[in-house]
Amino acid sequence: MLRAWSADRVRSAERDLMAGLEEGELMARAAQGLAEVCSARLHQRGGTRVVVLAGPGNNGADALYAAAHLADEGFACVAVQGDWPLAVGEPAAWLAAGVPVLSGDDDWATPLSEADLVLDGVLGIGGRPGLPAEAVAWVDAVPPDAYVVAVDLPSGQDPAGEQAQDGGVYADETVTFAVAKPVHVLPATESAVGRLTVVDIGLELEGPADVERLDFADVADLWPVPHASDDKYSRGVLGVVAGGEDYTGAPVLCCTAAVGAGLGMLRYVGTPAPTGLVRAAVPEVVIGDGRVQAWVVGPGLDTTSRARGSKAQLDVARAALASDLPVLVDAGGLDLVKGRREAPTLLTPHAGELARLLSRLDPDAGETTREQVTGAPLAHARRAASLTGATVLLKGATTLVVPPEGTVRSQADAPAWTATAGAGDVLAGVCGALLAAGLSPLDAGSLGALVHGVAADRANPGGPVRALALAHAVPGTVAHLLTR
Ligand SMILES: NC(=O)C1=CN([C@@H]2O[C@H](COP(=O)(O)OP(=O)(O)OC[C@H]3O[C@@H](n4cnc5c(N)ncnc54)[C@H](OP(=O)(O)O)[C@@H]3O)[C@@H](O)[C@H]2O)[C@@H](O)CC1
Ligand SMILES: Nc1ncnc2c1ncn2[C@@H]1O[C@H](COP(=O)(O)OP(=O)(O)O)[C@@H](O)[C@H]1O
Ligand SMILES: [K+]
Repeated sequence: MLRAWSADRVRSAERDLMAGLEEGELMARAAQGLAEVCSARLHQRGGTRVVVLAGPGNNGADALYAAAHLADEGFACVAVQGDWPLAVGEPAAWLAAGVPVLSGDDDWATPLSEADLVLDGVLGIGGRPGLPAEAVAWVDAVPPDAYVVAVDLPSGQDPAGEQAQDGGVYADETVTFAVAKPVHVLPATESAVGRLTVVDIGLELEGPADVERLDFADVADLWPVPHASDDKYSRGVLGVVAGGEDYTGAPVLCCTAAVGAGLGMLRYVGTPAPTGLVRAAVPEVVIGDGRVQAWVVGPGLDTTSRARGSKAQLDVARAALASDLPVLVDAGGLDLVKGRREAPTLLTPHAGELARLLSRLDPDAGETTREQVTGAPLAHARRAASLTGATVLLKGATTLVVPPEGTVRSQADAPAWTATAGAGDVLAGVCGALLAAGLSPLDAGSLGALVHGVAADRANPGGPVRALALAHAVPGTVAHLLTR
């Protein structure tokens, strides 16, 4: 499991550790680790020229100390400084250490245009979202083929990972210290981070993290593997209320994925057309209402339909929501959510669906737009979790899973090819199967998102993936992750 801690938690752990260390020791360790990573990349990529973008705080100091190590190794290093004093050392001292520091009046554009590696030390965890004006010009001038290493985090991005920011650094790699921070794993900012490397500086953090990310090793701990004593009922039966006369594909995708994830049994409740298709495509499915351990309500469900069978189907959907069973609510089913539910509940909206849900459930707060949700995904998911008492899984390149209280999970396992119609129906099936097996909404959502993302990749590594292929890749992916 990857754990991320907020800047405040990191700073307070740092204070405790520093009390027993010589002044500057932590920064020295950070700079040493950073220099080692940069040196390795320069050797791998065959470059020799390094430009440091040096900000006013300790982040700039980390980058300058790392550059001094790189200069010792023989790399050609130059730093650019804005209209601020450096946090550590005067330009003359850095020059003596092999790192000439250029100011805004010097010609910084030429060395930057020739850089093989750019070390972004403009802002770290003390930064507010957005870049100082000088740094905007530097970032614009970074040559496209230079390898950009962000120190601690890509400057200009929100260290808390809460707000998306236009502009700011987009790094090829981010070298952070001790532990990951929310900026590295939350959806508003993760796309700017690139490859994440965590350098050990001897700082340990304890207690619950602010954000967790499941990795492959967690699958074996969490996945519900049947025992010899199990039968199909003890493994968990899932009910799926999905599809309608106009939306016939969603239930096929959802049921294919749920059965493939290893259910004891699946009961499907639909209208005539999708029922026929589910019967044909997923012969394991039992048609009709009955006793289940959890429900999936919503993929392809049109709550306004007057087609034959719709009313009876909606009655089952409403009864599921009124029951004390775990329910996953997706897509059209979200329109049936009226407020708090006490039983375990997992809502799985994408950004547009979350905006619609919030606008309806919290009209006093005014209309919520999709852009507002993508600009501040965590805050909006938290609001929905607190209004409904449910765990909210907000889909996207980085999928957030936000329980009503406690540590948030974030998964980013899927290739961008996964952004394809029907992929969400598959996710609902996988997560629903896990709810039926007794997992909490938090575990079902995050583990389901991980397996879904890996299945998308395995369905056609490096190329396009259709949702049905993703669903068919689920059983093999589970086996792969359990036996690796
Ligand atoms: N803690 C640890 O464990 C370790 C920490 N280490 C390192 O320390 C780094 C944190 O250093 P830091 O606290 O000096 O903050 P940092 O981000 O460099 O700069 C803050 C300065 O920028 C300014 N400023 C802010 N936003 C701005 C904006 N948008 N536009 C313009 N200016 C802005 C702000 O000014 P002000 O708020 O006064 O306006 C202040 O002067 C951390 O990321 C890591 O690299 C490691 O060495 C060892 C272990
Ligand atoms: N850029 C992306 N990279 C990776 N995965 C993505 C990306 N965009 C969307 N996804 C994933 O694709 C799925 C899309 O689901 P959804 O929007 O509900 O589609 P549908 O309703 O058509 O099934 C979700 O699992 C989401 O996390
Ligand atoms: K930085």
